[in-house]
Amino acid sequence: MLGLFFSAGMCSLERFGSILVLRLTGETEHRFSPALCSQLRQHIATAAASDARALVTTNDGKYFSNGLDLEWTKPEPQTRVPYILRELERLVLDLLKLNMPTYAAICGHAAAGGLLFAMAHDHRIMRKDRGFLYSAAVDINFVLPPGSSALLRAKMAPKVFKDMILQGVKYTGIMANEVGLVDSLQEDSAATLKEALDQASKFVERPWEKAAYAGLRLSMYPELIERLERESSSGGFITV
Ligand SMILES: CCCCCCCCCCCCC/C=C/C(=O)SCCNC(=O)CCNC(=O)[C@H](O)C(C)(C)COP(=O)(O)OP(=O)(O)OC[C@H]1O[C@@H](n2cnc3c(N)ncnc32)[C@H](O)[C@@H]1OP(=O)(O)O
Repeated sequence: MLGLFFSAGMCSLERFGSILVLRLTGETEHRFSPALCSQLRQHIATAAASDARALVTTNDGKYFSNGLDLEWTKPEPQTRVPYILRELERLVLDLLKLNMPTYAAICGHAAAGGLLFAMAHDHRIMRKDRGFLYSAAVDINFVLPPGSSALLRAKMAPKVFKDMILQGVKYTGIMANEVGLVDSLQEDSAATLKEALDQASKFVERPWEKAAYAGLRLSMYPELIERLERESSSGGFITV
């Protein structure tokens, strides 16, 4: 069944059978602004309330997401940076709590907050020829919000985490696959999305229950969830 649930300008949610495709739309950097975070959270809430059984997140253009919309923070960085960080961590928490498997079909750069968003998915499929997984932290003199740091630490080997954050290594798809940051590589964007859909369509046929799947994921990262819950309900983490 093909059905376009929502298209709110910056992202869309479309259904293919039991699978929902959340798409970061347009040839932009898909920077996390309050509006984009809000739309993505609405789509994830729609997914959670639906009878769908998998979510695939992908992107148009050459950026999965290039991170926070720092332009938006410029007028009042002291208040806006913590605010948008908290919105991003709330979005990430929604993903971690979602009652279905999540697949990131990474068809471009996933930098800083975009890296966090990609790593918050259960599975990652990436193009081999375009796009970096890159934290940008050391290059933009930002410290890691504790919740974000905890998520990255939970999702990658210690040496990769160190190289990613302190060396600012830009992991191509091939490099990312070698160190386990992604689960598989594909030739181009179409093949990347197709592989994610193929993996999801196989898994949705198994008899797992949605609430149990969500509980299983939460049981994998109890400390992370607790920290993100605490941080995203606070006034936001001051980084500047
Ligand atoms: C509190 C903040 C913490 C910040 C640190 C975050 C750490 C992460 C976890 C925490 C997250 C929460 C907090 C989030 C904060 C933020 O998000 S703040 C915002 C930060 N964002 C950024 O600083 C943006 C970073 N992005 C970039 O520096 C660049 O966009 C890029 C990713 C390096 C891509 O470069 P760009 O010029 O934009 O794009 P391209 O032209 O496509 O690529 C450049 C060249 O690279 C070649 N290339 C592309 N892909 C590949 C590949 N796979 N293999 C080989 N080569 C590739 C491409 O062809 C280009 O080459 P040339 O044409 O020869 O230049």
